[in-house]
Amino acid sequence: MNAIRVAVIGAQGRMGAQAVDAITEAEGLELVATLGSSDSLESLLEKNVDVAVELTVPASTETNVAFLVDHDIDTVVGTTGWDADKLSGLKELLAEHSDTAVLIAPNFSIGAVLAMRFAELAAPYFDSAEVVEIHHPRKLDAPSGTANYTAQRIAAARNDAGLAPVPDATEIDPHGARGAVVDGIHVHAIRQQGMTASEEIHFGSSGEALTIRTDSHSTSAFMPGIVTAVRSISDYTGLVHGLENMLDL
Ligand SMILES: NC(=O)C1=CN([C@@H]2O[C@H](COP(=O)(O)OP(=O)(O)OC[C@H]3O[C@@H](n4cnc5c(N)ncnc54)[C@H](OP(=O)(O)O)[C@@H]3O)[C@@H](O)[C@H]2O)C=CC1
Ligand SMILES: O=C(O)C1=N[C@H](C(=O)O)C[C@H](O)C1
Repeated sequence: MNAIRVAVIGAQGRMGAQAVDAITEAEGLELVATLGSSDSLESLLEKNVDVAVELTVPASTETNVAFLVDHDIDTVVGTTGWDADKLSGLKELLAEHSDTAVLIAPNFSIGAVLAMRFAELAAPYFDSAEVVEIHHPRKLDAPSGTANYTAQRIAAARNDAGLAPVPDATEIDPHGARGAVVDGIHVHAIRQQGMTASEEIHFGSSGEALTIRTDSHSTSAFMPGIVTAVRSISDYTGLVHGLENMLDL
């Protein structure tokens, strides 16, 4: 069988550089292009790329992915910033490219993917739910893509179960101490030197609490998920939101 020809966009970044190594080492994958912010995407077109891995910055990812879809290149995206409007625009674009797939993966770590699934399962059983994320201080966006997605999934599970809004008597909060609110779920972001990525999901009901925590100590945590996605994406078409959809979770 022919190797899958892979390009990495954002190849000099923290994630991109590690993805270059992971793809180079992975059986059945061939790294055929590495692009940084000063390289033209057009240079990919002569490389016969099967799958692009997009690991750049929130300000660039939508334009990069649109170019890749326009050229029918399956794409695995780890970059954050994919809000509802951007996802819906991407879905529309993909509808015009029926053989092409894009995975938008808020998190590639198996621990984080499982933590989000566990949170979704727990959500209907608790009155209170809040998300706390901790990341390195170089991170451009807050709250993290993972925290956003976790809150959205908790909110959807609560909504399906017919739960009332989370109880909260706060009337006075001049400094925003209650954090961001994503679909009714409070989300708190900490930036901490020495940290890679961590998330805690706090649930509570009368007399009991459940805390789910996932830690990524190094960017190596994200590499098996990227390799799995690159190997699997040709089995899909359209928008795949979340690595869990490629893991049967
Ligand atoms: N889904 C997941 O599991 C994970 C997602 N992430 C997300 O991935 C993204 C990247 O993270 P990280 O590697 O830490 O960030 P870095 O800042 O280390 O790297 C980003 C890289 O993208 C490059 N870049 C910027 N714009 C372009 C462009 N238009 N074309 C090509 N390259 C470009 C930058 O180059 P230059 O410096 O020259 O501007 C830089 O090398 C973030 O959004 C982060 O949140 C991170 C970890 C895990
Ligand atoms: O910027 C990071 O580092 C990370 N970004 C992603 C996010 O915003 O959720 C995934 C992971 O948390 C690391």
